[in-house]
Amino acid sequence: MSRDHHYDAVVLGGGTAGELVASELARAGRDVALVENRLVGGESPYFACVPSKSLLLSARRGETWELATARRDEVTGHLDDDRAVARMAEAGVTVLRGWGRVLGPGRIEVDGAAHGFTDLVVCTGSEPAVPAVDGLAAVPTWTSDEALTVPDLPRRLVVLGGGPVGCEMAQVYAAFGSQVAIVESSGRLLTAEAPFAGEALADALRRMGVDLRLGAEVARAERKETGLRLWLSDGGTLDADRVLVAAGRRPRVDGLGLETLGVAAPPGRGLPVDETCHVLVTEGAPPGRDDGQQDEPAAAHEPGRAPGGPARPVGEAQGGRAGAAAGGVWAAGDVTGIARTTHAARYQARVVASNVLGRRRAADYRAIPRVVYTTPTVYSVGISPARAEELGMDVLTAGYDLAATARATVEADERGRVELYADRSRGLLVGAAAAGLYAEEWMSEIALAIRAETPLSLLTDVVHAFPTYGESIEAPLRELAGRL
Ligand SMILES: Cc1cc2nc3c(=O)[nH]c(=O)nc-3n(C[C@H](O)[C@H](O)[C@H](O)COP(=O)(O)OP(=O)(O)OC[C@H]3O[C@@H](n4cnc5c(N)ncnc54)[C@H](O)[C@@H]3O)c2cc1C
Ligand SMILES: NC(=O)c1ccc[n+]([C@@H]2O[C@H](COP(=O)([O-])OP(=O)(O)OC[C@H]3O[C@@H](n4cnc5c(N)ncnc54)[C@H](O)[C@@H]3O)[C@@H](O)[C@H]2O)c1
Repeated sequence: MSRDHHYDAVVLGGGTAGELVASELARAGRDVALVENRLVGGESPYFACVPSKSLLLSARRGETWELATARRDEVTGHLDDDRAVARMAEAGVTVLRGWGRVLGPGRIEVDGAAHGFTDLVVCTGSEPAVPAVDGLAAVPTWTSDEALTVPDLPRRLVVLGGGPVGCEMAQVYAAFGSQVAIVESSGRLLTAEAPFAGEALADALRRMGVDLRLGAEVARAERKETGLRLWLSDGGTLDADRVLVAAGRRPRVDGLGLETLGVAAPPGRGLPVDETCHVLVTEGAPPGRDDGQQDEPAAAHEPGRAPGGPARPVGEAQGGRAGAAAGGVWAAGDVTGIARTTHAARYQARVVASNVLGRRRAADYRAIPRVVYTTPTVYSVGISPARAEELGMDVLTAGYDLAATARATVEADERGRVELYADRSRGLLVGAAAAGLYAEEWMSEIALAIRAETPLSLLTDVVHAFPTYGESIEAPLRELAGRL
């Protein structure tokens, strides 16, 4: 494509969100460029969801490491994005390879060439956050990128962080024979979720021989003749061959030139967006959480406001739009710091595409599932008990052990539990969590119930097939209905 071409829309970042926005806009007849610096497709198919789920499945099937990594490399297409690029071409999207940097309203530079745009969609994703630990830079470390692409199986692996990435990776490497330890600074695994879920997973990992150091941080790291040594804040030490840093991710906002559009996103904080995924300029916003997660999506509860201050969509100042003529600046995916999953990125991408095409659509984040694909699977949706407490919401909890289902007997696997949370004042389900086999499949109806605000009286009338784990939600639903 020639230099200085003017596009209807430039999509910055060709991952899950970018690919989808670009193809939806191009299919609607817009002249669209997708700017990608690495692989078209982004993290999910090559470095994140797909390889990690492939390795977890191989581990469950008892395959060898060699077979598991061969399968992993097959499903990630050996990190070749030809098929993704062909999909873009077929949709009519121009792919511009290189780092994109906004030069000012309506102007972007990619690999030394300038281009014009009417709408800009920022889909630059997130990157691993590496904690400042004395000596860490001098010892062999991986992030999930390496852990999911290299052929090595370390003899001793320390995983720094017990969130979704740390727990999935710890289970993979422990299953294939590495001696694994997790160091997690909070007192439990999966701190964002209901305590029983993290405890169920901790129990499963301990049974596999994983050494859990909860409530401890790594204070110092040092390279040794063979491997490395970590000193922990609780006085303990760990010897290992490799450290896998899984201590969170931060939205990728640096070096994008967004300040030229008046967008100030402090490092580590997601781009604030309204409910239409229009990027907001926030006047006097306070520093955000440094883990990149928005405390509360601006869009979910307070349309038109970014957390911490009055806000307006970029470009609405002085009667004009900074994106150029009649365009705007939008964002979708991890860069917003909201929900941070592939399915949420896809959802926001559709919301953006619809709004750019002039069909107003507002995002609703109340029922985006969060799944950790370990054994047991941990599924959460809506509000967690801790979040309810933060919001001052009076929630009723009802739970059920999966062991009481006939399916558990049939599967000879009695581990797991489900909990449902209802807002007492509104008499509605607002959240749920489950730890158990296939929970990612049989809990989907709860996401629908929360999103559709289905009355409990109707939910208690739904019949589940026998023998399924899905039957486990019937008793807690009846209990909640009886207590409300
Ligand atoms: C180990 C791991 C496992 C995960 N597993 C799951 C899972 O099972 N299910 C799930 O739903 N989610 C999972 N996630 C989260 C999921 O991967 C992300 O939420 C998703 O990839 C976000 O998509 P995105 O489009 O926002 O960003 P990305 O996919 O990261 O795409 C952003 C793209 O932008 C490009 N880019 C950035 N800046 C520029 C620039 N200036 N110029 C050009 N290109 C640029 C990058 O190269 C990248 O390709 C996992 C994450 C990790 C780390
Ligand atoms: N299956 C999925 O959907 C899936 C899987 C993996 C990741 N993801 C996405 O990727 C995002 C990132 O996941 P993550 O697990 O890297 O991040 P996270 O923020 O969810 O968890 C990081 C953990 O590391 C701990 N930690 C931070 N600094 C530490 C330190 N110095 N010492 C010890 N512990 C420390 C934190 O307390 C936290 O528990 C998630 O929010 C999720 O959205 C999704």
